[in-house]
Amino acid sequence: MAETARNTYQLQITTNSPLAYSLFLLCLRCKRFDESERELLRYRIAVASGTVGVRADTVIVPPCSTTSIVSSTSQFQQHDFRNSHFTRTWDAKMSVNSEAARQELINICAQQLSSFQRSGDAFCIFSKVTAGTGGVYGEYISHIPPAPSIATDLQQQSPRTLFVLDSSFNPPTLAHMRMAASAIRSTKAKLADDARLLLLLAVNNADKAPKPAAFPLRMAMMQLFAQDLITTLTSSSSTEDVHAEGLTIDLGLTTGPYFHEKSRVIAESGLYPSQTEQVFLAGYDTLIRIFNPKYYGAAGGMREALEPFLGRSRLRITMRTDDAWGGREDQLAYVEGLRDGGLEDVGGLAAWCDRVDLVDGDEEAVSSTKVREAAKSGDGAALEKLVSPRVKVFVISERLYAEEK
Ligand SMILES: Nc1ncnc2c1ncn2[C@@H]1O[C@H](COP(=O)(O)OP(=O)(O)OP(=O)(O)O)[C@@H](O)[C@H]1O
Ligand SMILES: NC(=O)c1ccc[n+]([C@@H]2O[C@H](COP(=O)(O)O)[C@@H](O)[C@H]2O)c1
Repeated sequence: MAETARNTYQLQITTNSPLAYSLFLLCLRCKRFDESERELLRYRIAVASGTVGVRADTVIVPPCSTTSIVSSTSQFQQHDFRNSHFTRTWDAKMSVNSEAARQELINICAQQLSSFQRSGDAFCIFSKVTAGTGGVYGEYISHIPPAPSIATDLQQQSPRTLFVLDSSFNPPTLAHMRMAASAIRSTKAKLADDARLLLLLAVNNADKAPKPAAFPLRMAMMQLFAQDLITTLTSSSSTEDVHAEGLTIDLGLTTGPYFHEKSRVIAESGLYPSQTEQVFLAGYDTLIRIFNPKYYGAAGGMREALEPFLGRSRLRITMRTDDAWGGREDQLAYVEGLRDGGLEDVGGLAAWCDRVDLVDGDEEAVSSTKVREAAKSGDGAALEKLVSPRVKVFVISERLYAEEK
């Protein structure tokens, strides 16, 4: 092991991953850490090719917490990530068609979820997917403690605009994809530097009890959805897509069911620059709920919650013009009504409407509910029109929603 900087250690091993993990953790165990060290200790392990999707692993160990990290086992599966930042790089060769690769993805997501839930934190990023010249590549990340040095690591491509697609991802649909793609295409920014997409899964929902699929399966589908989205954005020869190269998609978890909470914990995480403008991508049905005082407790609660939220965030609202929410004109009229006193009537400010951009959606109704119904009845042709290719393979292969009541 060679010390390459005061607090950075590089351990290079050329072997397949199980042995590499063991040796790596053994080295961590043997090392005594100086509790006065202010900086994080960074270990990097490189493993030889031959294991699906694995190229390199990095563990960043905060001082004073290493005993719990290396306490019990050298097995990757039982490793306690609570105080560590773990990234695992994968590449597009990881095929959703391989049962072993899917299982590995689900296992990693389950570990990441349990690490997040034990942490008591309100927000984390568990994975990053990037559009590169050679295709899609990305990293799995364990729960990330809110340490400044790590925040700096993740800020290398500081976004001016952070699009946030908050969803139950149960499962992610083509409607979600079109909302995200349309938002990304709407920016003329050089995306690698100026814009970022965050796919955010709330482990608590304002209205719904947790239902199938389990959260690790949804996290796995977020990963596949992100790859499909990048494929969509980069495969077209249209000039509007040229900036997608370099786009990073962060995958996150949050405990907060409400948008004002999600926005605050993202801002307070330190993972994005303070001047980053958040743009939440949501549907018309969700806009109605954001401006419903029933979610905000006592009188004045809505204003207290939404004023700081809409101060830092915009809402890009996609109209949902299938039968449940009325037609396009009705939806435009609802927003006009909010501006003309409707919001003040419920304790809000008419000016909040300036933070809302209403955009057209698809005429055809696409929803996660429809996907679950199609999956349950084994209707592959319907699935094709509702979800992206990798998500479709995952839903069918893992028999998701097949038993749903
Ligand atoms: N077809 C659509 N058009 C416009 N917005 C949509 C559409 N589908 C989903 N959304 C929006 O995307 C966000 C996340 O959606 P969500 O995960 O609740 O999907 P859903 O299809 O509405 O789910 P479910 O069918 O399980 O209720 C919400 O703000 C929702 O309004
Ligand atoms: N007032 C609010 O902030 C508010 C109200 C209803 C739902 N939500 C959230 O909107 C997101 C989408 O909700 P559904 O999955 O129920 O469509 C969820 O994260 C949910 O918790 C927020």
